Amino acid sequence: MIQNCATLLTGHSMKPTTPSLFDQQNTIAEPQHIHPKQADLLLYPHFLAPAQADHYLNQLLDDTPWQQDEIRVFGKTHKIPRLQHFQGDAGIRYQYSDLILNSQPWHPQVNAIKALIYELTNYRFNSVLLNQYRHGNDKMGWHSDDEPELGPNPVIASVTLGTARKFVLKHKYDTDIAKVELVLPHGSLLIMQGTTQHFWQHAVPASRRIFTPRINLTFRSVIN
Ligand SMILES: O=C(O)CCC(=O)C(=O)O
Ligand SMILES: [Fe+2]
Repeated sequence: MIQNCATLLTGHSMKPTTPSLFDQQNTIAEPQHIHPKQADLLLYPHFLAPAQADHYLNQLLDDTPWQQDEIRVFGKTHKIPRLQHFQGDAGIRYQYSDLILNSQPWHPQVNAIKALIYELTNYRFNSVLLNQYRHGNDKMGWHSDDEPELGPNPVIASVTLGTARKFVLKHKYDTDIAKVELVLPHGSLLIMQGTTQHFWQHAVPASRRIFTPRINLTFRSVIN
């Protein structure tokens, strides 16, 4: 059974010119709370107004030194099925699978998005993993963001720019609990918090008939 919390992009006409949420307050509704057993998710479908989200998308597609890193699985080297780039405060190191990522300087627009998240949630982050899914064949497999350097109950703030993709969650241990399937729209913010990473995995599955990119920024606090 799939619990469908799909959120579709709806247009609205506000045109913010400065990066403050106060300029677009009426676009940020209360978040949707999604809290199946042992997970705690908050979804703001309209975190960024469309014009602002378009601006960030275009800038980050162009300016980010995207890399297609390689990981080893069962002794064989594979290119990851997406592009990525890790930014953060100086000297932050983040390791997942067998990849070690050293923080590169914050891009000004990424910093601006970080400030907007702080303005809305009061959460601070010291790094961000940017992922680019170039088309529907790019994807991310099942995982939890539960590396020890993220601390015991990590808060992860995930901003989507560009093509909406499915984001699916499943409980790690209890197969009777329904999967949660979200569609994360352009300009949305999803907060994963509490015990979510202990008990749940998430994934961005491949998707047919998608030929345009999505960027996802997952802000984290890495404790080195
Ligand atoms: O692209 C997404 O929405 C998820 C990215 C993610 O799970 C991660 O970077 O750990
Ligand atoms: Fe993740």
